[in-house]
Amino acid sequence: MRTIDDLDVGGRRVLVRADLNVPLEDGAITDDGRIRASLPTIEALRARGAKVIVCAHLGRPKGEVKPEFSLAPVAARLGELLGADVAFAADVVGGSARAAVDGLADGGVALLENLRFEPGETSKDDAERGAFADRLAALAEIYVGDGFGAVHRRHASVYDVPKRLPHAAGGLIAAEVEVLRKLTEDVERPYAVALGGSKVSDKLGVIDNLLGKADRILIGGGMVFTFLKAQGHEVGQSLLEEDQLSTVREYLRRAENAGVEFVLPVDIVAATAFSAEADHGVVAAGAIPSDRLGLDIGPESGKLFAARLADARTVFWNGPMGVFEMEPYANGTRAVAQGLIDSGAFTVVGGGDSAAAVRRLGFDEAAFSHISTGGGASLEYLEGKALPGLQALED
Ligand SMILES: Nc1ncnc2c1ncn2[C@@H]1O[C@H](COP(=O)(O)OP(=O)(O)O)[C@@H](O)[C@H]1O
Ligand SMILES: O=C(OP(=O)(O)O)[C@H](O)COP(=O)(O)O
Repeated sequence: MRTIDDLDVGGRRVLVRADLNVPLEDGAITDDGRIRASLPTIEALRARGAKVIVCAHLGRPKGEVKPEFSLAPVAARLGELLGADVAFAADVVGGSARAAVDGLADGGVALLENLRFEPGETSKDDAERGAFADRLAALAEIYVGDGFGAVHRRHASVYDVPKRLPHAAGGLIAAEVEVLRKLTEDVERPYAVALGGSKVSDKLGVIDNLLGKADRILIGGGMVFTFLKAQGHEVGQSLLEEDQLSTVREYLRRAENAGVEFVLPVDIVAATAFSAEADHGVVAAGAIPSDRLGLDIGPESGKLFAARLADARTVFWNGPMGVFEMEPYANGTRAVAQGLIDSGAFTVVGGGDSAAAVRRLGFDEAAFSHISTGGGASLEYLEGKALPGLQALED
């Protein structure tokens, strides 16, 4: 992959695809890790006199303009961190974007509105995606891919635009790939993978491939309930992927045959509503009341997970063990984060929310071997899959 050092960017319009998908609460950014991780590439381009046009997504607005998914707060924070004005375009490829780009001086920075406000960005139809990619590419002369967290998406800004412009990988993508490559080569064993979070259907698929690579797979977060249900337990109102039950049963069977250990929670913190104030308590994993939903793994599970991490030599963790944003449901995530640290293994934490959880819960980032900005992206990388956003940069 070419890097930005291979490009002549002075005075040129450079489109940087970043991952600025940060957590927000009531319109305020609660963790700016992904913005900070994007700074070195933007700063390097500015220092070389490029006109920097940053584009990114926020959440999943599904091709519609939804004000709660505006990147405006991100533009403000990016400006603060850069110590420079960031021109914020109120659209992605319309008049506002064009005006913001035309107004850029050498070394200036503009941020376009949320890419996913445009249906073409995420379209599965090549022609629709391509038409949007044409418009986005027309804003710039050079493309820099630096949104590691989105490289597994075959989206216009990730996959199609680099086919239309001279391109290179930014520093973040280069750094992420360098660390994650180690986990696809000779890993020190036992190799444990801990999975949680809420993007259950996205991430259940990666287990297929992990069964041939990991020695232990620990399941927490919103993933748990599809497993518990597959084992015949009731899960009440918890997050559930009904159509994945047979797949999960198959995983459990294959794991047994392959000698891979699945570690499932033995207890669950179940609440009457998705709220910090809701009535909640610890129940056995097999006895979630029908009117409750599981929002964290329980204390015995936290101990069990830490014990199954203790002798691991390599650990990859993606996805919080519970709804850590609410204190009553943060202990499972705490226990697993501490378990990684205490193991002394080579530890990689991946994912926007997982990385945010580590920081929010007060852990020292330096206590982990690597904190990746991508969850789904790093999991798919570890599967050995060709990722559209990396493929496009290699071509
Ligand atoms: N039991 C659960 N029910 C619902 N949501 C959960 C549960 N456990 C964790 N979550 C949520 O999962 C979200 C993070 O999931 P995900 O995006 O998959 O992780 P990452 O960004 O680290 O890849 C968090 O916002 C957290 O509140
Ligand atoms: O947050 C992200 O991924 P992650 O939760 O797997 O770390 C990326 O910004 C990709 O977002 P998407 O999963 O909505 O495509």
